[in-house]
Amino acid sequence: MTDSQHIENLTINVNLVRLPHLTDYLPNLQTHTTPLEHNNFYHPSNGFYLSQSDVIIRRTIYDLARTAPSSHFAYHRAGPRKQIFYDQQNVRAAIVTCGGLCPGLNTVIRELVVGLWEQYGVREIFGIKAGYRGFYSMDPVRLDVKMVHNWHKRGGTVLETSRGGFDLDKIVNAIQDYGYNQVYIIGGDGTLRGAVKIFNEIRRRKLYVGVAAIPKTVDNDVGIIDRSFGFQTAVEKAQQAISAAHVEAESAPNGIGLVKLMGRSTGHIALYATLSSRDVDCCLIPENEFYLHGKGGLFEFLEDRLKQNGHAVVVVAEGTGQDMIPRTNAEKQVSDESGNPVFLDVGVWLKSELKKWWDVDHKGELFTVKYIDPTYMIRAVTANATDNLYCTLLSHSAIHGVMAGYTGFVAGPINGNYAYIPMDEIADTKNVVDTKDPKWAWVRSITTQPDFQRN
Ligand SMILES: Nc1ncnc2c1ncn2[C@@H]1O[C@H](COP(=O)(O)OP(=O)(O)OP(=O)(O)O)[C@@H](O)[C@H]1O
Ligand SMILES: O=P(O)(O)OC[C@H]1O[C@](O)(CO)[C@@H](O)[C@@H]1O
Ligand SMILES: [Mg+2]
Repeated sequence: MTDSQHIENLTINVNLVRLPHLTDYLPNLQTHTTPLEHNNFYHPSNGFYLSQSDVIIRRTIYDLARTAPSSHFAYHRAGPRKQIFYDQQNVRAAIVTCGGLCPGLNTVIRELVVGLWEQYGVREIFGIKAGYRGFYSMDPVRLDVKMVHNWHKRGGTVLETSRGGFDLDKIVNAIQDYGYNQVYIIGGDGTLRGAVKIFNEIRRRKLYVGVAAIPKTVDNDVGIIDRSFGFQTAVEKAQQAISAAHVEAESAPNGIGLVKLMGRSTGHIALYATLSSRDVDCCLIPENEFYLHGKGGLFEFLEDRLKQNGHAVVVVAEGTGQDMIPRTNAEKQVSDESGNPVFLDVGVWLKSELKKWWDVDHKGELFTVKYIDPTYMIRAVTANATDNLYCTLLSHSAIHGVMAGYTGFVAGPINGNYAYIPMDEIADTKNVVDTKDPKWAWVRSITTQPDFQRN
């Protein structure tokens, strides 16, 4: 068989990823026709409702000459189902936000409330205060459409958030005691790991409670989905810091503008901010180790750049170079309330190393480093239009899934279409910058920075 015949004759098996459903452990649950049938705003016509057979295929790009795609993974498509497993009169929904802030958090809350209220006629919606701990240690806040009306115009989370405080038994007991039968959890990787435990415990206790998560991470480090909400807004906001660093650097002899951007263990924000700015001379991310001195190092590169242009801009993701920064044993142990390691400030360290280097090699010549740390400014802002729209689609997708009886899932876009992904699968994946990917080569071709691979 020739290569082209081989390609023409290819057949691909689709393996549908199984999604947990309430009927897995409550087989006699009653179904109801969705209230969307009689909604003033929706006029369901052919194709409006989705069924079990509507799927999204995870991978869409293959080189057929190299890897024969013998099987694909497919996920259930997100969207309304005609038969649902809740009676609108009896829904009691809880919404919680956990972890750090991210642009769009309030939009997600607002759209959960508005979607439940307007589309499914739900009137019992509660906000859990201050993250997971709020389930068992604070009174819930009753939410309605009027109250959340303009929340999408506010940064942060009106419900408040926190780290730590995950007590599985207390949380699930509270879910039972307050009578919630739908729980919407908005948070990052840690939150998702907690959500998996909550879902497993709810399943173990055979509770009539649907659990959905909406991945939130300004770092964009959650796997499988295309990107996380708020990420684009953060990248956009980072442009202001980079522009300021550029102006400061340009306006001084041998000026260096240094910008530290968020990214605990991934450099997506730094990478995208660099690609979209074009003012950046060097982008440092945790996925690509770097070094300061010697051939191929940062200082040799900056020396050249200063000779050529008189100035340079360096962007560094906060999780970069942590092993290079001297720290005491006590500092090595420090973690936040969720157990995440607390980083030392790579920007402050780099600024001081730059000054030391210049003083040794160029004593007497003018030199300036302007360090800009917009850390919280890029995540404490209102979501931009694209992220706001994205948050709306995420929230509505989550509601439709829970109403349809699915549970233990995450709603998110895969190749531009919204899907339901089992929570445990997403909690186990991490989206890091692939430095073998053309995008990283693109960064390097724009900045012409070294690859920091010692020969
Ligand atoms: N492995 C885990 N099991 C149970 N709960 C967890 C786990 N990891 C973290 N959590 C809980 O999830 C919540 C949020 O975790 P964390 O502070 O790590 O933020 P995150 O969700 O990862 O968001 P961010 O993107 O801001 O880091 C906290 O209440 C924490 O206690
Ligand atoms: O809000 P905190 O606890 O200072 O956490 C900051 C961390 O949160 C994030 O914004 C999201 O994980 C990281 O980029 C950053 O390291
Ligand atoms: Mg996290």
